[in-house]
Amino acid sequence: KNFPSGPPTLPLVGNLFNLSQENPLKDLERLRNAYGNVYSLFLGRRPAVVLNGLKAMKEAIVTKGADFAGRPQDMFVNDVTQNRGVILADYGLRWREHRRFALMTLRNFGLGKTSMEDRIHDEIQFTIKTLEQSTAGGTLSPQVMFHNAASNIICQVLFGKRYEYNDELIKIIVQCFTENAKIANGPWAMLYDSLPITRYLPLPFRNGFRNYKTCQNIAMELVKEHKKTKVPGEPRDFLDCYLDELDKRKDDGSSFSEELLINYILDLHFAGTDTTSNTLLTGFLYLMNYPHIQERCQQEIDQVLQGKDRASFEDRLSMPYVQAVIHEIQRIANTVPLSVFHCTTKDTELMGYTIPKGTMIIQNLNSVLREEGQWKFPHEFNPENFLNEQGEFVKPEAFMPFSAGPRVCLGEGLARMELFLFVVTLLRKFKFIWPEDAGKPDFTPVYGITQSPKPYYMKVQLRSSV
Ligand code: HEM
Repeated sequence: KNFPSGPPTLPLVGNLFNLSQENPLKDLERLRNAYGNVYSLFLGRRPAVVLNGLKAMKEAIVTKGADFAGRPQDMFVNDVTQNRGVILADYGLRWREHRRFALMTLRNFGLGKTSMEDRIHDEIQFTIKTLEQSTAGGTLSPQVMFHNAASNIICQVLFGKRYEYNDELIKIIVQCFTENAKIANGPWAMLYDSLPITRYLPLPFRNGFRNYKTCQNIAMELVKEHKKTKVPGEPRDFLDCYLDELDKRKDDGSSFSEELLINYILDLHFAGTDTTSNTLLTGFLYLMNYPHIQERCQQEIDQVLQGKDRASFEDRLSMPYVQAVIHEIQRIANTVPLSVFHCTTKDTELMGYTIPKGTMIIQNLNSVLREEGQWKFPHEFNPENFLNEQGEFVKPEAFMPFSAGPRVCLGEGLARMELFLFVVTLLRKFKFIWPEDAGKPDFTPVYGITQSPKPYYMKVQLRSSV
C-alpha cells in the first residue's frame, strides 16, 4: 500500500524482461519518464525502488541516510564474495567497524598528507616511462597501463608492494576484477538474482565465482607472507594494521577475523582499481578529442607549476579550470552508474511513498549527473558546468559520482588525489593525440558495475618537443 508504482510484473521473473540484459540504463530512463522519479521494479519476487533525480536521491541517502544504508543480501554478488568484506556488508556492526577501520588506516597511511602523494607520484613515474616508449610515433593502448597503475597504488597501501605492468600475477588479478565488474551487472547475474532456481546450473555466472576464487588464493598467500614477516606494533601497510588489530581485539566480540581480512582487502583492491582507471581512461578519451580543453589545462598547469618539480594536491586550489575538467570527466564518465545497491533498514517514507524494510534501492546516478535544471550543459562535455561567471571552480550539489550519505565511497579522498595528480602530471609532460587513422571516436561506454570506454589507442608526444 502506497508503494511506488512501476511496470506490470510477470510471475516468478518480475520485471526481468522490462530491462535490457546487456545495458538496462536506457530502460531505467524510459521507466522514469513513464512512472516518475521514484518507481518500483521487481527483480524476480524481490521488490526494488529506483531513485532518480537529485531531490529523491538526497532525501533517501542523505536526509534519511540510516534508513537507506543497508545492502541487499542473498544476491549473486553476495554469494561470489561469500558475504564478507565491507562493500556489501549490511548496515550493522561488521560494516561500521570495518568502514571506520579502513578510513582511519587510510588516513594514518598519509591520505591527505604527503606520503600518499609520494606513493602516487612514484607510480606515475612508471606510467611516464610506458608513455615515453611510445613517443617515437606509434600508438598505445592505455587500458592495461591505467588499470595496473591504479591497482599498484592500492597495492602499495594494502600490501606495501607494487608490480611491474607486465607481471603475470597482477595481470591475472586485474583481469579477474575487470571481468567480474562486467559479470556482476550483466545478464547472467540478473538471471541468478531473479530466478534462484537457476543458481545451481552450470551457466556463465560461474566465471564470476572462479575469478573471485583465483583472487582469494593470491590474497591468502599475501596474508601468509605478512604473518611470517611482520613485527608487532610496527605496521608496514594496511594488512599489518589489520593483523595488529586482530591481536589487540582477540576475543572482544568484535567482527574482525582473519577470514574476513582476505575478502576485505580484495574489496578495497577491487573498489580502488576499476573505478579510478576507468575514469582516467574516459578522461583521456575526451581530452584527446577536445584538444582545446586539453591545451587550456596545459596552459593553466604551466602557469601554476612554473619551475616546481612536481604537482601537489594542494595545487588544485590554484587550478580552477583543471579542477572543472576533472569533475566534468567524472560527471560524464558516470563510472559507477547504479552505485552499489542499497536496502532499507526499516519501514520508512520517501517523497510521500511508503517503503517497507528490506526493499532494494537502486540509485540511478546518471539521472542526477545529467539532470536538466542542475547543470548548465547536462548533455555535453563542457567544463563550464563547474565554473561560475568569474571563472572560479564551483561544485553543484548534483555532483555525486561517489554517491553520498553514510555509504558514500570511502576511497573518495584517495581517488580524487589520484585523478588530480595523474591528469596534471601527464598533461604537463605530454600532448595526447587521437590517432589520424582511428576514425570517429565512439564515446558510448561499456556497461557494468563500473562503466568503461570502448578500447581505444592514443598517440603521445613529449610537449618539450612540440
Ligand atoms: C573514481 C573513483 C571512484 C568512484 C567513482 C567510486 C564510486 C563509488 C560509489 C558510487 C560507491 C557506492 C556508494 C553507495 O553505496 O552509496 C562506492 C563505494 C565504495 N568505494 Fe568507491 N569509488 C571510487 C574509488 C574508490 C577507491 C580508490 C577506493 C579504495 C579505497 C574505493 C572504495 C570504496 C568502498 C570500500 C566502498 C563501499 C563503502 C561502503 O559500503 O560503506 N572507491 N564507491
